Amino acid sequence: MTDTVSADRSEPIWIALDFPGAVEAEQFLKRWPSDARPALKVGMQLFYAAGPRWVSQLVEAGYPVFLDLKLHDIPNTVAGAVGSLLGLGVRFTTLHTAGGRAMMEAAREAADRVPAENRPRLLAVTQLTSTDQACMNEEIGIPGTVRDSVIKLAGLAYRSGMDGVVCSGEEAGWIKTEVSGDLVTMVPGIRLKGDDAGDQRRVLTPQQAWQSGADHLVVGRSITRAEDPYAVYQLIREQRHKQGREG
Ligand SMILES: O=c1ccn([C@@H]2O[C@H](COP(=O)(O)O)[C@@H](O)[C@H]2O)c(=O)[nH]1
Repeated sequence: MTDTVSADRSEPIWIALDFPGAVEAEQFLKRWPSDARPALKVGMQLFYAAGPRWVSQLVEAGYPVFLDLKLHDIPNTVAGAVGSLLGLGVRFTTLHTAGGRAMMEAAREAADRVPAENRPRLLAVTQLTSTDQACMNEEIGIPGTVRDSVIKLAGLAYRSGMDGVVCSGEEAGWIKTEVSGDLVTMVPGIRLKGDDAGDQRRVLTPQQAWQSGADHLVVGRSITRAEDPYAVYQLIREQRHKQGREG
């Protein structure tokens, strides 16, 4: 089901570029050393404002790009959306497990139309890291624990041909042992000690997330709103090296 490219864990930190537009995102990137090409996550806010051409330009400039659009629609529509993204050169893109097996399989079939080495890796969102137990049970109406729901959805994602999942650091290790070590775990909800959690509910520090089994971390505001974003990024990288991990 997985292949060697999908297991690529060489970019351990993806910076969430949650900016209102290309101008603000470029201002942020200009503050980095000129040869730095950190891995970047472009989400809905920036994509809707800046568009696909701008994403291609980021890729052409040498940035590894993760396009986080969290697709969730009928299978035909999601397959079409994945088809439209194939030319952008992004490494990862996302869709919701809640769309079900047929939707995820259609997405994978669409992605497989390009050679394996160019195919964006598909990550399925399990339970958003802004969701806590009460929200899941009482508002969304899913019974049981968040942990069990995430494991169940990760299993569905695996059987539907997904390369990985988006989950919180709390569940990354369980997914590795209870679903498959082959599933890539992309973990948002990351905060440095003392940082405000904001709207996030299932939050870990970078060290905790890596210890738990995260392959990649998504870090947004802890870096983008820092006085010295590059210094914070370097600090997180150093913490990873101290844990004896590559990348
Ligand atoms: O479950 C999820 C899925 C995606 N995200 C995205 O990650 C970043 C996190 O930003 P922070 O500023 O570090 O909180 C953001 O772009 C989300 O859309 C997530 O947080 N949780």
